[in-house]
Amino acid sequence: MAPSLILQPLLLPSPTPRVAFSRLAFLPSRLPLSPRRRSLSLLTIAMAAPTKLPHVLTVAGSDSGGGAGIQADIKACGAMGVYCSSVITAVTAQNTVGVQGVHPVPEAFIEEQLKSVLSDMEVDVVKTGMLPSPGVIKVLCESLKRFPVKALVVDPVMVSTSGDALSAPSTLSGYRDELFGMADIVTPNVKEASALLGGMQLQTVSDMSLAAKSIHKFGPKNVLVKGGDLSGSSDAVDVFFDGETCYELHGSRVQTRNTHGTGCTLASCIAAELSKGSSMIQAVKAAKAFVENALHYSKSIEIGSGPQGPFDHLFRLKSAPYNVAPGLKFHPDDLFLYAVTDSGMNSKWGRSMTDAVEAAIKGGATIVQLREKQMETREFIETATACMEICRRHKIPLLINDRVDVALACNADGVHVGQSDMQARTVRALLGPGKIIGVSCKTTAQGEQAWMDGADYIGCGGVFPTSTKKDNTTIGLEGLKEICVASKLPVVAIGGIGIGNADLVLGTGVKNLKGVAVVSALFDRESVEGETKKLRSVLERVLSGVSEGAVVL
Ligand SMILES: Cc1ncc(COP(=O)(O)OP(=O)(O)O)c(N)n1
Ligand SMILES: Cc1ncsc1CCOP(=O)(O)O
Ligand SMILES: [Mg+2]
Repeated sequence: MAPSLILQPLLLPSPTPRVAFSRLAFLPSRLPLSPRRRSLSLLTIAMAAPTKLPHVLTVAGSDSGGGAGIQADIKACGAMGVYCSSVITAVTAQNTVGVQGVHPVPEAFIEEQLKSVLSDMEVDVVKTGMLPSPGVIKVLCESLKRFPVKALVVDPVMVSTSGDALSAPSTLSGYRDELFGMADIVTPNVKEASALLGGMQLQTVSDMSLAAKSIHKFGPKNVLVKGGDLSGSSDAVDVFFDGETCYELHGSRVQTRNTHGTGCTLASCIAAELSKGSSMIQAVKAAKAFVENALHYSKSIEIGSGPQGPFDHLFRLKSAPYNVAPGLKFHPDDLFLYAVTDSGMNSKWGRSMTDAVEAAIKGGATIVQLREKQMETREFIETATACMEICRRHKIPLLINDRVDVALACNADGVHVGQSDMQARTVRALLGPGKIIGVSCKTTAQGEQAWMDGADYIGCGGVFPTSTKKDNTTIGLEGLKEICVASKLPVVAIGGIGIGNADLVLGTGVKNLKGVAVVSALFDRESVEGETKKLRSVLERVLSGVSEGAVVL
């Protein structure tokens, strides 16, 4: 009792944001404001206007393995863009092998959790999973009568995918006699449907239709019998009955061991779609499509050693941000000879982008950037994917100019952005910690900001006049040196650099200057490989101190 007493004041109504904002809204009419301040105040109000988020409450058990139960429900709702609160009915110890233990939460405390959430948080839809005892079903029904919601989705979880019991057999009558009558949809799989119907055999899709109609008689508005476990069927057929019509919903059966939590996820997605205002059939179709996509995406994921693995609800675990190819972590020396492509120049000389990239690498380029201002998105992704294959083979990093979407799509090693492109800190948030980010800087302040934003290097220029980038101001060798001296990041010089002046650039000898980035001197030439070789030998001579132009500061 003691903890309840201490927590009780939290349940008292506190001033809601709505009240606070309406006070703000009152201000402009009472105080004389300048037009600018008035529009700012109105802007503040518009920005701060409270938004009612679609909200699903899941009442289910915790899965320590994270693949099913509460954990699956929260991830599924998050993936569908819906807020999800949770009332935990039991704590299970489970993994990909099976369920090792179940620890039910006391009914009185389930009731307390329900009251906390339902009394305060504007829940739209309640979704149920593991309800371990008839008492829990009773408590839930009472709570829903006291705090009604827009829809109730009941997933009658009885046995885990590994075959372990998750609710007492005595819950069957609780479902049939109490909860189903309040439900907008119930979603049994074939085993659960069979148990609910006293052991009826379900072997065909027409058996499933009969079962859906029989379960409908217990009172739910809609029934979805899931055929994922139906033996001998090549596709995944579910049967949906809305009280009038039986629909067969066909989907492809994904060959994977990672199916743990599909039932919980499907029901949560239905709840999430309903909370956004979808009709029931729309919600069911969207949920089925989501699960199929997630299973496809997660086919090859390996978590745990048991027969049933979890899948990735958020489509992130395999994606670019954390999937850094070994050996391609950024090193400042990678900037030594930086080849920046231009497909206009390449087509002028009759070669493909892939040929140009391969030739630059063979000539000695240490990093490649695809800088394509005109290319259509799909072609850009296809070209970048082909160039990635070449760069990976040679263990050379490949960056994409400006286009974070293209970099993500082809799992490039990084992105280069300028002062009017996406901010480096946003790029970092999108690409994750393992990718390379370069930022163009013409001032020391921009260099400092690039460092703050999490960039790996800065590109500095145009050092000399160039016709490759129109209207680009030239900073000269002095501007370059000033930025290099102040920069905490390694620097690559760019703009008008070629075999005739690269020694002057690298010969400044400033510590942070690690190399030169070059477009036309490599690609607006007949032989990319030959020009790259010549430039490389100029740079190497400077490094070894042989160049006449070298002035070491
Ligand atoms: C290595 C390197 N440095 C600078 C730039 C220029 O980037 P930005 O200023 O964004 O101009 P665009 O290349 O996008 O025209 C670069 N691309 N690479
Ligand atoms: C992209 C860019 N950014 C500053 S100058 C420049 C163009 C460099 O091209 P080139 O090497 O042909 O002078
Ligand atoms: Mg740019």
